[in-house]
Amino acid sequence: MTQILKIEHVNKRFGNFRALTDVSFTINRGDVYGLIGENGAGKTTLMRLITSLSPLSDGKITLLGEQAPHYNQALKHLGAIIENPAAFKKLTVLENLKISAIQHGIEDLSVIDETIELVGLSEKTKTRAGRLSLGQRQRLGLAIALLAQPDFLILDEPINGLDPSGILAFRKLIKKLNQERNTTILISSHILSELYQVSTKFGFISHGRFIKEVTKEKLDQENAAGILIEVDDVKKAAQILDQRQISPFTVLDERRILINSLAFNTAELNQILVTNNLAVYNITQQEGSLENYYTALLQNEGGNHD
Ligand SMILES: Nc1ncnc2c1ncn2[C@@H]1O[C@H](COP(=O)(O)OP(=O)(O)OP(=O)(O)O)[C@@H](O)[C@H]1O
Repeated sequence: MTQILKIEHVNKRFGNFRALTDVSFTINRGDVYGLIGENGAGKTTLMRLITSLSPLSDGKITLLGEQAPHYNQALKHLGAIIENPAAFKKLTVLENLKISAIQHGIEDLSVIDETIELVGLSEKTKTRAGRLSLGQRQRLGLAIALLAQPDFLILDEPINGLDPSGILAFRKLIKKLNQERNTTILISSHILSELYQVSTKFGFISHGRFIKEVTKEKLDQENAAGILIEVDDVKKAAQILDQRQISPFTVLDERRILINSLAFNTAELNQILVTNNLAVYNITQQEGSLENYYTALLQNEGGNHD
């Protein structure tokens, strides 16, 4: 498996503030790597380090065989949207893409039309970037990032501002790029249901620390469908479940437990808990979700950071 990006013991400080602490992980060719973390976790900071927009405090980043920030060829094979997509506001969509093509040394300009079509901006080629809607600006940013047909694409919150049809189109586009062009993708989003749809692997970052990596396959196993119970006293409920050998289960937070099986009868479970003097607010069968997984992960992590 070819390694596209290797992050080794990376630290980033802003003055006394540690934005990233000892972050290490690897992205291999063909991965769609979903990066998940709360506001301020360090996702954008990490992406800025990878693209050498910002210097490392220490550690090592190897991108396409070259070490940051001394890239020679690596950036030519990289497309990125970080924070706000870069476009000249006074220039039209077409002009922006022409400039970008020149910057990338692209001679065959037919790639511009192809890319415009790919991101669904055909109706807006003559519109100035400053007059595009938020979602259309996202699409233009994506077009600019895709123009040089990069091997590796870094997308920071690319779904922000997209309408439902835009989100659907984006999902198809990511799958197409990954499956047909073998583009490797690092993507962050707070819309976990969408991230789940497109990613093949997930990396979780919290308070500047890389806390877990899981493949989609493994996540699906660990995060199987189950029965979600909401009670007033999870500790007591967990003891009762243990005594009754109702397992496996996960305590998600101070009110919720997920029994990782659908084999139990919810009415009987309710009866058991109520007769043990627990207030049961809710018992529902549910499909596993990335959101639940993330919540449980943070719960387990609770108190582990500074
Ligand atoms: N230039 C800077 N100077 C000082 N602190 C910074 C700077 N850039 C980022 N930070 C801090 O580093 C932390 C990580 O920020 P970052 O933008 O990487 O988070 P994020 O995970 O992308 O969050 P979000 O999901 O909100 O976009 C934050 O606490 C932020 O305030």
